Amino acid sequence: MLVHQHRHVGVSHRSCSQAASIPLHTAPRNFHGVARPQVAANAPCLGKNSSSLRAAAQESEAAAAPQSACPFAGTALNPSAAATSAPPTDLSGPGWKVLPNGNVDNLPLAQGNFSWLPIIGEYGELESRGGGAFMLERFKKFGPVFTFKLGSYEMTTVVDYEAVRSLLQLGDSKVMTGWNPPALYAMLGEGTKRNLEDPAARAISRKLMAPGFSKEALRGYLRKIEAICVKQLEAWAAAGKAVDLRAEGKALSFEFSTQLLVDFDVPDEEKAAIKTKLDLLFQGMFAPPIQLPGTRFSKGLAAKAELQQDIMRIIKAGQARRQQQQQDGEQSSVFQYILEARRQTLSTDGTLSEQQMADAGIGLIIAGNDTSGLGISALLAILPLFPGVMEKLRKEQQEVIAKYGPDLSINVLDAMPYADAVVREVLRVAPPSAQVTRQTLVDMEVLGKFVPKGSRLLLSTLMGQVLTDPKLNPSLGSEQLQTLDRTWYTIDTKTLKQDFKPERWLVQQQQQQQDGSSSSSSSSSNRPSQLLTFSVGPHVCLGLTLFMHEAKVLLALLARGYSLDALNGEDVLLSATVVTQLKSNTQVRFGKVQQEAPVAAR
Ligand code: HEM
Repeated sequence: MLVHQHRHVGVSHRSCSQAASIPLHTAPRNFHGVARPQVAANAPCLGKNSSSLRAAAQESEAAAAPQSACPFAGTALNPSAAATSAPPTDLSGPGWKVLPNGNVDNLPLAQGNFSWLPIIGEYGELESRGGGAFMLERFKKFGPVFTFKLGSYEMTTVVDYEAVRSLLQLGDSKVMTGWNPPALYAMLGEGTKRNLEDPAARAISRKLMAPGFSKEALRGYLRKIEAICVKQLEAWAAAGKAVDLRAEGKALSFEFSTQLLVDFDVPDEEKAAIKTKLDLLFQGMFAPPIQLPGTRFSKGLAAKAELQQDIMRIIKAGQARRQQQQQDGEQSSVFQYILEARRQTLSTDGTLSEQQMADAGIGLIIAGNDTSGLGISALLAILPLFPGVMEKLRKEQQEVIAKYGPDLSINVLDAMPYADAVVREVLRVAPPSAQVTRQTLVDMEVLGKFVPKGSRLLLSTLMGQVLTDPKLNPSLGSEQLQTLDRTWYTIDTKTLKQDFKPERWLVQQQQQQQDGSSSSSSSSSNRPSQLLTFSVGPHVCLGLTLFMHEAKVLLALLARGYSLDALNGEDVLLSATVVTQLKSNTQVRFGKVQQEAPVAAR
């Protein structure tokens, strides 16, 4: 297990009192009042996907997805080292640049970490106070680049939207690579560590996974998605009583996972037992790595060992069925696609060891299950607070039915801009993943701070999306920042009433259409806010489109035939730490509504 090293010895510190006078959102916006370096027109190629920063900045979320892939395919191919040649010296982006070797320009180090607690660090405070309040306090005090201690690791945290987005777009490069705390790898295995931290291994595994998320594959999953949603909505409506969204969002997502990601054919009781173990494993991933009886970490490890056995058994039992499906040219799950891609790619028969198959299955479910569950729970918790939004969704469905008929095909899902905007807005204000972590491979300057080679970066997508995005908060200044109180960002009804506006995504779509050449470099640099929840650039979540389809099918069916009432009044609904989750008591009631006749097509 890696041990935290204090890397800042011998580098001069400037007074941290400068943080009190941070100029915010000035033009060009920079939290330190320094003109931001722009991406050089001849920005060099950034790593193995052959996409320059400029090209990466232009690529759309969806287009980026299939380029490279999954950390969980358990590839045994020989990965190369992250960066072997000399580090680049002329790379820069909004708010950051690579520093030539040894030239630190007397820059101050980021500050904020005053915790010397081993293993736990500031984890407890982060969890109990909520990520929003915790981050805001540091931001006010130390500016948009600060440190804190996540377990044993000092995390250099960046909360500036443009810097975060630009750094994410680098992907694996000579500047940075993937990194995660050891607890995550303890749960997901060494293969996952290699696939997330070694660019060559990541590229191979992304390639193996990509077909499982292609348009063709999604088309194949669509009937299953619809059947799962109908069954669940009917059950909720039939219950006629309060539904606990925290449990039920996860339950729905688990059906997606077991039917679409891995295609488990097992009885419900066995599924329930697996779900419990997955929960324990997921909690272990984000716990301090303390291996003592009863700790979350130990429980996660025990669950992992059992899950491996369970999944190996299930995969073996389903082998004959899968082979038959393969012969029939049918791929019923992402896992099936991986096996097929691997068979085609390797000169051998491409068989994974049982252990590799089990790890790949667990990895897939972990990547997609809790994230999607939290997203669905948030969607269903937020929606009933906005009757106007529900009305617009119903109207959109009437128009869609009038134009295309009742079938939910991929083309029909693409013709639901408002439903799309609602899902995006939920994921913006309540992201199931609030940050992405990386490790720097070179010395850098980020927003006026020296970030030494080997630093662990926490790029706060949550803070960027809700606070520092200049398109959303153009007038945010240090004064306004100081007025945000300690409870920010609790995501209660009051916050949501101010912040939840699906229309902002429609404005963005219209603006892009008006721009015409949305792929030109000038329009891409002025591009309205982009959702960071799934990350952006070469590492972008492979399940992005799958999740959007699941959520839009659910919304379409809901708007066509069901009602949804909030039962929690003004109570706090969600809290954001490393993930955004519902408070345990968030409840709604589903009912059925009479479908209105479709309006005539315009
Ligand atoms: C609301 C739902 C989801 C959210 C918010 C989400 C978010 C993310 C984020 C933030 C990343 C990290 C990207 C980076 O390191 O820059 C990621 C990666 C990934 N996600 Fe998702 N995800 C979701 C659903 C899914 C689903 C349903 C799957 C299906 C298996 C999935 C598969 C993956 C995979 C394979 C990666 C690794 C990509 C790579 O490292 O190259 N995700 N996701």
